This record gives sequence, structure tokens and C-alpha cells, in this order.
Amino acid sequence: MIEVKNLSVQTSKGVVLLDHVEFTLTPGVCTGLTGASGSGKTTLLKALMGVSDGDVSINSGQILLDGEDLLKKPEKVRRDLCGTTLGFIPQNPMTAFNLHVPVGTQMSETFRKRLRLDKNAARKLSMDVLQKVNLLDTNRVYRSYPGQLSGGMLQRATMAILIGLSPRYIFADEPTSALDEENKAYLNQELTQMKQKAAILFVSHDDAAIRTLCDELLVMQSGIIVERGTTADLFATPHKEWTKEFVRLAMVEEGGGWTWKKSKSEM
Ligand SMILES: Nc1ncnc2c1ncn2[C@@H]1O[C@H](COP(=O)(O)OP(=O)(O)OP(=O)(O)O)[C@@H](O)[C@H]1O
Repeated sequence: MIEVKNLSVQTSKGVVLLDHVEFTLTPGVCTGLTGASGSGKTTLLKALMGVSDGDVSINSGQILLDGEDLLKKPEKVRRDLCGTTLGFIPQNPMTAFNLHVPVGTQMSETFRKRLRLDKNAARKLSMDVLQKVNLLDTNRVYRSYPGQLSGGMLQRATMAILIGLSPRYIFADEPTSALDEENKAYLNQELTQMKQKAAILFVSHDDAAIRTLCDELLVMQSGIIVERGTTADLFATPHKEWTKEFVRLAMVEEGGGWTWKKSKSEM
């Protein structure tokens, strides 16, 4: 279990980016995190992954992994947790790859290092997981440099690495933002499967994906979690203005009543 307690993050100039954030992540549960642009969602994910960002630092709080505070661990220990314990899908998939190394080489090296596989097994796993994310031209994708693939293809390749590593905790920052409806549905299905073993923190503005995937929902505003609850409760009775508007935009008038808008993949 991951327990985030009293987490505050600020810039060196004293601008507060996260303010006493608290929540728990439990395997088997997908927690959605939504809120206006610039409210602090990516900052929170970076803090969880231990990614330091220039002049931004954690100034109070704890991130407890099975009771042990990650913030007190040396950087190497935290780095070693990335992969099979903590998995991250960044908002911009380009940042997940070295631009000068073919995607397949990077995948295989990750699997060799993190899963201690030999060269052939790592290559086979890379091919298998590329197929799983619907990148069916696997040989071409494997040989391509990141710049030769589209943003959506790279987003799926990042997801493929995650599937291969099967981490216990998944922090996904708008993981399907660059995808068409078919691939969005495909990847959300994969995440639903991974939820059986993992805890997922799913950052999204996609109301349909949140309703399908997330058991619980956190709403962030100016670095504060202003609203939380089960996804069903929050969509049924939102309290804050931002959440009310989010829910209103998720609905459509149909046959004399209001119903949830469907994503194209549900139609
Ligand atoms: N390195 C930094 N230095 C100063 N301010 C920063 C830094 N990184 C982020 N911020 C500020 O922190 C706030 C939160 O940014 P963040 O990227 O976490 O928002 P977000 O909720 O993920 O937004 P979006 O939905 O657009 O991705 C913003 O006002 C942003 O400008």
C-alpha cells in the first residue's frame, strides 16, 4: 500500500504547488486524479516517482510504501524501485525515451535490467507486449528511433513497457491523450486487467475513461485535493463548482432525460 501523508511541494521562490495532499493507493483499486490544467497533478506524480524538477522540492510530508517512507530513502534505492514496483507513464511519451536509441533496444535493455532476462527473452517479451498494445508492425516499431514514431505509437510503446514490467503501482499521466478512440479503449482495457494486481493512479480529463476505470476519484485545485470519493458518488453528487461543471459536460440530453455521454468506442 502507498500512503501519501501531508505532502507539500513548493518552488525555491516559495510558490506552493502541492498543499498537504493525502491519499492512499491500494492494489486492486484504480484512483482517478482530475482537476483543472495547472492544478498540480503532474507535480504530484513526479513527487511520487522521485523525479526532481529544477527548483521544485518537497518541503513536508511522507510517501509511505508498505509503511516505509520513500522520502527518507537514498536516491539509488528509489531509482531501483522504478520499473517493477513503481511504473510511470508520462504525459509526453517522448520524455520516456532516449531519442538516439531505437525503441526496441530501449525496451529490451529495460527488461534485461529490471527483470534480469537474457537477450533473447527480453527481445521476445518486447515483441509480445508491442503486439498487446496493438502495435502490430512490431519489427518496424522495434527498429525505429522515437522520432520516427507518432506520439500515439510512442504512448503505446510506453504502455507496452509497463505491461512487460507489471509494476505493483502505476502512475499514469493522461496515458491515452494522443490516441484515437479504438486505441484508447484498447489501452484502458489493458489497464483494467493490470488493476487486478496493481494500484493505479490515473490522471485524466477523460470523463468516460474515469467512469469506466476508476473506483475512486480525487479532484485537485491549486495543489489541494478539494473533493474525493467513489467515482459513482462524485459523479452523482459533485460539490465543488469545477466538479459540477466536469460532470455536466460528461452528460448529454437524450430521450427527454440526461444520460452519460459515451466515448466513441462505446457506441
Ligand atoms: N519546475 C517548476 N517551476 C515552477 N513552477 C512549476 C514547475 N513545474 C510546475 N510548475 C507549476 O505548478 C503548477 C502545476 O503544474 P502541473 O504540471 O503539475 O499541473 P497539471 O495539473 O498536471 O496540469 P495539466 O492538466 O495541464 O497537465 C502550474 O502552475 C505550473 O506552472
